[in-house]
Amino acid sequence: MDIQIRGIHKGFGNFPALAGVDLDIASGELIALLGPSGSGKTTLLRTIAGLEFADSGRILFGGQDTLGLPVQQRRVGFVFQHYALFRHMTVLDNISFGLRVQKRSERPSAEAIRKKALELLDLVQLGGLEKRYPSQLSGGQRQRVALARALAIEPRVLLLDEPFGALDAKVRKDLRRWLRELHETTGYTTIFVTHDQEEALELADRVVVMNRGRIEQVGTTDEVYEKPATPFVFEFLGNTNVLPGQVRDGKVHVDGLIPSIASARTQADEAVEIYVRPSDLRLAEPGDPGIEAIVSSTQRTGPIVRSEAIASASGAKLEIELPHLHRDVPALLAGAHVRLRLNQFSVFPLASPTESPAVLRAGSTPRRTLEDVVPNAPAEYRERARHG
Ligand SMILES: Nc1ncnc2c1ncn2[C@@H]1O[C@H](COP(=O)(O)OP(=O)(O)OP(=O)(O)O)[C@@H](O)[C@H]1O
Repeated sequence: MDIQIRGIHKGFGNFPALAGVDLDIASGELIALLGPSGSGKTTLLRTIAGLEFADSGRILFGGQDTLGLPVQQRRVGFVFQHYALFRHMTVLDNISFGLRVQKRSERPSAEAIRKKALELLDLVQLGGLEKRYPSQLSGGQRQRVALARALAIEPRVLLLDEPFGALDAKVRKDLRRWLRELHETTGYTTIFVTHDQEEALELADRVVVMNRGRIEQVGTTDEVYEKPATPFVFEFLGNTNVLPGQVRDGKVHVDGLIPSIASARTQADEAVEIYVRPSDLRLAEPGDPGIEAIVSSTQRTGPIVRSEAIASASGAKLEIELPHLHRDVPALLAGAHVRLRLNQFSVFPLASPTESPAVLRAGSTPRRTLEDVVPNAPAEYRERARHG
């Protein structure tokens, strides 16, 4: 199922949570919505699901406008960070819940539901645990049951909101790999929200970087990392050094160094900023141009050596990152004068004053709850959903 998102605006009071979002998602794609807290990721996900109404704009599923399409008919599968399973139900009952509450005319037979739930349990690699209760499972296992439950209704779209956010780093990593494999098996169009760059870059076919209710860049993991469209994307995806520069005669000058021809983004003779990652700074070869700097400190953390240096001309603080066995390491002693070359960098025009976000119509629609997705949920669950 492909999804088209067109000009979505959504405000809460006067606050623009989504300030004009356009996005095309191809059928079968695994898309990550990545951005800092408050950038609008969850609001966008909930709007796609039909749990939130946009103030303006359209969302199409397979070319069909979803406006007026009730949540149940959108056939979206959901997994949330704290999507608690029904405590008093076994794993099998949890997974088959979505099918058991379907309209009588659409509901498969009890035997067919059981068979399907057991198949899904195998798919999420929990075969044999069908009689357990959620309290008898680990956090990672619980999230896999939640995923099986979302898959049971054969969703046209699978939406995951920080599905592994509450789990420890190791489990999280395993589940990531596992989710990628599962996606290749099922081929469902999947959108997941994360604020973890590593998770987004490792899992997704394409990453959507969001900031203040807008999309800053959409691209493959290589595109957003290697060719960040904006300073925000550059900074959000990793550690960043910023050096003042100047474009003169089509060339970038930074701290007396001319690293390359100016990128197409810059115009002649303007002030720019050079963004470079700590891992892209190395010692210049003797005789080659380099930024003069004085090392202020060097520290080893496991396999990585991190140095700080001050650029002599501009006084900019620079972080340098090297594998601890790198040949440059011995020269990076505190107090040493070094010359640095830039392996890779981005040039951005000097930041213009931030545009004030568009004033949006106040969102007067009530925020819908998870109960809208599972209308017959047991009281215990409704209680929990109400209190988050
Ligand atoms: N029901 C609501 N009422 C008022 N403001 C809201 C509501 N829901 C979200 N917001 C605001 O909209 C903005 C976007 O929120 P959203 O949850 O989409 O961000 P997010 O990128 O998912 O953040 P996080 O990573 O912290 O979950 C935030 O500033 C948030 O405070």
